[in-house]
Amino acid sequence: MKRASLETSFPRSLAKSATSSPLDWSSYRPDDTAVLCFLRKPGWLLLIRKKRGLGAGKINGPGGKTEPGETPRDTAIRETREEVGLIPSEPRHQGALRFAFADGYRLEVHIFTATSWEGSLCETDEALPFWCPQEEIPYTEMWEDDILWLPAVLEGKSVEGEMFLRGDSLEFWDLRCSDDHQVG
Ligand SMILES: Nc1nc2c([nH]c(=O)n2[C@H]2C[C@H](O)[C@@H](COP(=O)(O)OP(=O)(O)OP(=O)(O)O)O2)c(=O)[nH]1
Repeated sequence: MKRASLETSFPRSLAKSATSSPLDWSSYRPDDTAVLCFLRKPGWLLLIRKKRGLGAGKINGPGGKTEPGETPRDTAIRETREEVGLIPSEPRHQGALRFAFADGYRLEVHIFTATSWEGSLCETDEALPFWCPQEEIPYTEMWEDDILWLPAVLEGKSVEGEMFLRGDSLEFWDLRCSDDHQVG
């Protein structure tokens, strides 16, 4: 796969933190797998105010943890339906991010986007959805790392990376992106 640095989207300094990694990622094994699924229409992105679970109160894309027997793509479809009432058609895999939290929890998150769907948008117990202009994404109300990789995803790139968070603070990151899409 052809690799490019995030320099295509960002200054090089944002692709990798200046600090050294607090853990050896070669032995990384996630405790859980989760997904994010960003629905898109020209100039707009579907975001949610998340009501519960990890990241409650933040703005994010629909998503959640994978259940036994599901592929990440199955999870993207199920979680989007459960959280906002829309069923994405053919969600496109645009990479995976490996998170490690200071308390030891490790979560691998697969990123999907979709440009078509069925169903009716609705608020649920889990999420308050809203269409956001792509130029006005409220990064200050999102996970601290999102501003590093979401713009590349919205440019159509595939992202991969490792992130270490202490509470809500991003302490280490190493991100790569590619113009090619992996099928997940
Ligand atoms: N945008 C963004 N999303 C993140 C980050 N870290 C992180 O876990 N997430 C997402 C991935 C998942 O969609 C979600 C965590 O899963 P969840 O707690 O919603 O899982 P769930 O719906 O299955 O909830 P639960 O039943 O397990 O409580 O948060 C991050 O740094 N940025």
